[in-house]
Order: sequence, then structure tokens, then C-alpha cells
Amino acid sequence: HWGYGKEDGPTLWHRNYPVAEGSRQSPIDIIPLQAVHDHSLGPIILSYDHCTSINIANNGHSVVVEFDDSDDRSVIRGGPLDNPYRLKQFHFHWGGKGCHGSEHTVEGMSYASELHLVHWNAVKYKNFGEAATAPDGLAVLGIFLEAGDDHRWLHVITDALYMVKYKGSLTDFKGFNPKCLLPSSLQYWTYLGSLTTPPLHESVTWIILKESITVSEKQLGKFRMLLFTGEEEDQRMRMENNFRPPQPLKGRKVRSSN
Ligand SMILES: O=C(Nc1cc(S(=O)(=O)[N+](=O)[O-])cc([N+](=O)[O-])c1O)Nc1c(F)c(F)c(F)c(F)c1F
Ligand SMILES: [Zn+2]
Repeated sequence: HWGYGKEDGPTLWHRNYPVAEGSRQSPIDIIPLQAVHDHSLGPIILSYDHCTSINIANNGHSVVVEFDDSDDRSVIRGGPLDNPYRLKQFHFHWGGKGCHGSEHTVEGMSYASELHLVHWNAVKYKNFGEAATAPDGLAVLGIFLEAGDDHRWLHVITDALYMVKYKGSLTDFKGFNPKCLLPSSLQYWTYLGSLTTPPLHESVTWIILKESITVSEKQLGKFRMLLFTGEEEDQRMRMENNFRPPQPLKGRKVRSSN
């Protein structure tokens, strides 16, 4: 199976997932001065007020909060999107102690972590799995996490992590609205890319917020107490550095909101 280690990491994924060497892979290094200011790009609109979080789980690659996506109660729309996309889940990518862990980089600079809110186009596709293989099927909102002061709401998530320490663990996680994790500005870069974990489907319209949020080293440390491994496995592997490095742009344009 795939992972982030020497034997199963990002440089080897192409063996089972040849699309890893495709023409619209993610993440990428974003160079702001090369981004095209597109004045036709409107603001992104997040309607999360009636979102319904269900559970929090350790899937062996990250910690994921799943949402009820049976109707349009929580959607992202506007910006580069032609339809509203339903929120399905969010998860994080992070580094080891002190080193960096974001997936996208900005002029070669990486952040401590990156939050991905995964949405799917329920107007055109009947379920997430079908959308995930379509070129306009998914929209992922990426938010950079920078080390600094405590984030006043992230503790709701980090306080629950001890309950999902092991791969395959899952617990109730109701009433969480990810709106509390947004920075003050929704200015963004956008480009066409892919999932950054296998199956690496080239189905993602990426929307990366320019402004990061600040979280403390203590809060980041709680992500690192998670394990890649299950309770029954003898060797414990700390969950950290679960990020794919930047991939070739291959002629793609990154657009910038105003
Ligand atoms: O649902 C998925 N979510 C997902 C995406 C990313 S992502 O980093 O690729 N991303 O898009 O942000 C990272 C994590 N994660 O937990 O780290 C995720 O759990 N992936 C996914 C999948 F697992 C499949 F088996 C599949 F068939 C499919 F179509 C999928 F799209
Ligand atoms: Zn992700």
C-alpha cells in the first residue's frame, strides 16, 4: 500500500498510480508574480452555516473530519467554480518537529501545515466517487497553517486527536463548523490540479487562500502524536511529514483573485 516512507512514499506512487506523472498533478510551487490577475474571477462564497460534521477519523494518512453531504447544506461557490460544490470532508498535512509540512509552497517557502477542505460537484455528478474521477468533479480549498500563537478554535480538533490515535479509529465529532478556521481574507490563487494522495485523480480545481492562519507549536505537536499504524501493529510510526512535494507545472497557469 502507499504511504510517506522511504519504501512507499511519493517518489514510488507512480508504480501503482501512473497518473502521478500526469499533466495536472498537485501540489505545486506557487509564484505570485507569475500568477495571472483575472478580473473575471469573483469572490469565493462559503455557505457553511448549516454544515453537519459527523465524525473524526484516522485513515492512516491523515486525520479527517467527515460531513453529511446528502444535500446542499454546506457548499463552496463562486470564484473559478461554475457550480456549487458540496463539502465532504477536511483533513490536514503537516511536517515533523520544527520542519515544514504544507503541500503547496509559495516561492519555495513551505508552511508548517496545510488544511484541505474537499468539496464535490453534486450538480453534475451523482456521488463523490463519480465526481472524484471527473476533470471538474472536485474543489479543494487549501489554507496554510503558520506556527505562532495558539489558534483559538483549533483546540476543538486537537483536543479530540487522542481519541483517533491509531489508524482505523473513528469517533463522533458533531457540531464543528470549519468557518472558524478561515483567515480574515478570502483572496486566493486557483489552478487545475489533482488529489495529492493516491489515487491522484486529476479532478481538482484548487483554491489556495493567500492568507495563512496561525497555530501554536503545541497544537501542531498534537497532530504528531497520531500514528500511521493501527493499534494491533507492533511497530508504531508517528504520523508526520504526510505531504507530497510540489509537482511540475507543465505549462499550467495559476490565476489570482483581485
Ligand atoms: O476521498 C479522498 N479524500 C482525501 C483526499 C486527500 S488529498 O490530499 O488528495 N486532497 O485532495 O486534499 C487526502 C486525504 N487524506 O486523508 O489525506 C483524503 O482522505 N480521497 C479519495 C480516496 F481516498 C479514494 F479512495 C478515492 F477513490 C477517491 F476518489 C478519493 F478522492
Ligand atoms: Zn489533502
